[in-house]
Amino acid sequence: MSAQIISGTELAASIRETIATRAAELTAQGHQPGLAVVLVGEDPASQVYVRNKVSACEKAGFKSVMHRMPENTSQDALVGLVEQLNADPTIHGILVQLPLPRHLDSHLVIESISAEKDVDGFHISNAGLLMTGKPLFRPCTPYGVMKMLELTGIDLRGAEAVVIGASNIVGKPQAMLLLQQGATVTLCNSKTKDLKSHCLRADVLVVAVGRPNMITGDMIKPGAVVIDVGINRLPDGKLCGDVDFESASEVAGWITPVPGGVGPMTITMLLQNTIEAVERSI
Ligand SMILES: Nc1nc(=O)c2c([nH]1)NC[C@@H]1CN(c3ccc(C(=O)N[C@@H](CCC(=O)O)C(=O)O)cc3)C=[N+]21
Repeated sequence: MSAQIISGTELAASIRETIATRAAELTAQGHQPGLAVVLVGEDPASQVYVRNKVSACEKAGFKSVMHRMPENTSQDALVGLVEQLNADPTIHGILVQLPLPRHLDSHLVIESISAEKDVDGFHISNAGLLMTGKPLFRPCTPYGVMKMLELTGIDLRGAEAVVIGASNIVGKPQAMLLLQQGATVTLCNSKTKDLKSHCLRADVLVVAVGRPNMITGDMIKPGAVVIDVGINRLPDGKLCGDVDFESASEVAGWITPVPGGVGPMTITMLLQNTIEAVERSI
């Protein structure tokens, strides 16, 4: 083991202290940060995530409102709730937990959230603003990764950054944020040929695929910064990342663990985005 660990748990705890202090100030001025979380259906993993988000809000002194809707909720009923939250001045951020049940169109639902309350940063306006270098809300996971890199003191200017996974919620916005910090960015996807050769060039490697242990030590440049966004639950109930931690940590300079890495930072940046929403609204 040669790599140093980037602890998301520790970084998140210290950022959340700052957020709680700011939330108390805003509350004293009559602007308690308010986050609404909407959960449709009974997916057990989603229930755990949503509970974690609500509890993080409460610990930071936010108002948090959880709306649970049945699995068979109609598109109109869900959009109706979002519109009600859009109009509620005590709510600064709205998060509709994904994935939604299959009969619902998540694009339409996300576009119905007011862009000024879209603390996930998933609305097309927010995606466009990020793309053009004028972000309103940055999506929480890539924003959390950038915070981890910043607080660890990684200089991104001119660095070779390789992002594996090109999703709208992680890979694509991650590539944009890295680019904006001056990295030379390669965005790999499921069709990429010779993934290993791309990985081996990376000074900073961000992996967001959702395949347990797919990146092994032989694919990592010695001394590289390895950020593992994957959270996979194995049949034995244990969590593991997309990076094979054991072999990767022999080669990397810095590495994030799973759990305790990017996950806690994602929730922290949700709180951060909600604070930013309040500050813009007053
Ligand atoms: N609209 C929306 N926004 C999201 O941000 C969103 C979503 N939908 N759907 C699901 C994914 C998943 N996600 C996680 C956040 C934190 C942890 C996290 O803190 N994980 C802990 C472990 C938690 C455990 O033990 O299961 C860790 O990595 O240490 C995990 C997953 C946010 N998501």
